Amino acid sequence: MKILIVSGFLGAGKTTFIKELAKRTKKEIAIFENEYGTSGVDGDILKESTNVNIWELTEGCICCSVKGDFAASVLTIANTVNPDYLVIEPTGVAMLSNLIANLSQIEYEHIRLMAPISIVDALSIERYKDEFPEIYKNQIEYADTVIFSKTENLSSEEKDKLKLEVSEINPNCKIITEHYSTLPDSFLDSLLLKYLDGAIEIPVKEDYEEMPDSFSLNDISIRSIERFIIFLENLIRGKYGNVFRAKGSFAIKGLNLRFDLADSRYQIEVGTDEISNKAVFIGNDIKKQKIREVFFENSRFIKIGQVNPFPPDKYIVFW
Ligand SMILES: Nc1nc2c(ncn2[C@@H]2O[C@H](COP(=O)(O)OP(=O)(O)OP(=O)(O)O)[C@@H](O)[C@H]2O)c(=O)[nH]1
Repeated sequence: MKILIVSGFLGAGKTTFIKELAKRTKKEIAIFENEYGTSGVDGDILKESTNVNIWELTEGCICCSVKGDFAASVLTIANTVNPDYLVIEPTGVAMLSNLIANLSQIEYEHIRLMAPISIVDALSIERYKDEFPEIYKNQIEYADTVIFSKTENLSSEEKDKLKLEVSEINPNCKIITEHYSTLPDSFLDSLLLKYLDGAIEIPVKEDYEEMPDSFSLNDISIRSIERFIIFLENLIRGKYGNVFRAKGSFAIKGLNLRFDLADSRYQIEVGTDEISNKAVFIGNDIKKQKIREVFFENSRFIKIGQVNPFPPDKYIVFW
């Protein structure tokens, strides 16, 4: 079994890239997904859009606290399902060097590490470089290929600037600024062919910069889409703390919605796929109670039907 790590900061586009890889490569792959926060939103998305086996680990980060469990899980996958490739998506705050060092311990002739990839968000590079400099640097320093996401509308000057930023940290890595969706399948296949250079010494880092907080909610509901959009706009503006990553899904008025916010951009998708009502928020100083109030306000109200002294669309507080 060959292992390909696809690292990258929170919301950089790892899942989106892996989806594309799974769709376009002819190789047999399986996916190991480690989510920051306990919601498992990405696993649901991958399960719907790919046909591959997916394992999820939502407790802790595979590069630090759950190291032993993680290596054991990978060994179990190798000894049971044994796909040709296991693509590992670590959390966005994982130290790539630690993960490589961890996996190197279980490498033997049947388990081989491929040269790791890092996805870097071209539109949020300045913010993350500023707020999480160590993680940002580590994910570039130990990558063999750095693929910039969200470059669709960038000029060639902007792309050259991105290349320069990365090559200053890692002069030896391959840097891709053309959007991968425009590159041929042979490019994606080439990522599955290169082995990690075993001669490189990978130091293990024991102390980390402060990790962001994560906050998950289940069984959420919201009154209207308009209200939800206002919530997302306020989230970006900092009304609920410094939340730079949020994602989730919920049903409203017969529609199944999925939302995804990274830095100051968000998207809402309406679909027919079955979804679970859950959300995760990642950031610092998250105003959890205020967010809870947005998603659970309906549970504080009951519709009182025929004896309602209010107009039919009004609700009354239950307690
Ligand atoms: N325009 C554009 N949007 C992208 C691209 N890649 C990802 N996105 C969007 O960015 C958001 C985050 O993408 P994900 O693939 O979930 O990012 P991730 O790195 O897996 O996120 P975490 O696992 O939460 O750290 C989603 O709204 C994606 O649709 C890209 O290349 N271009």
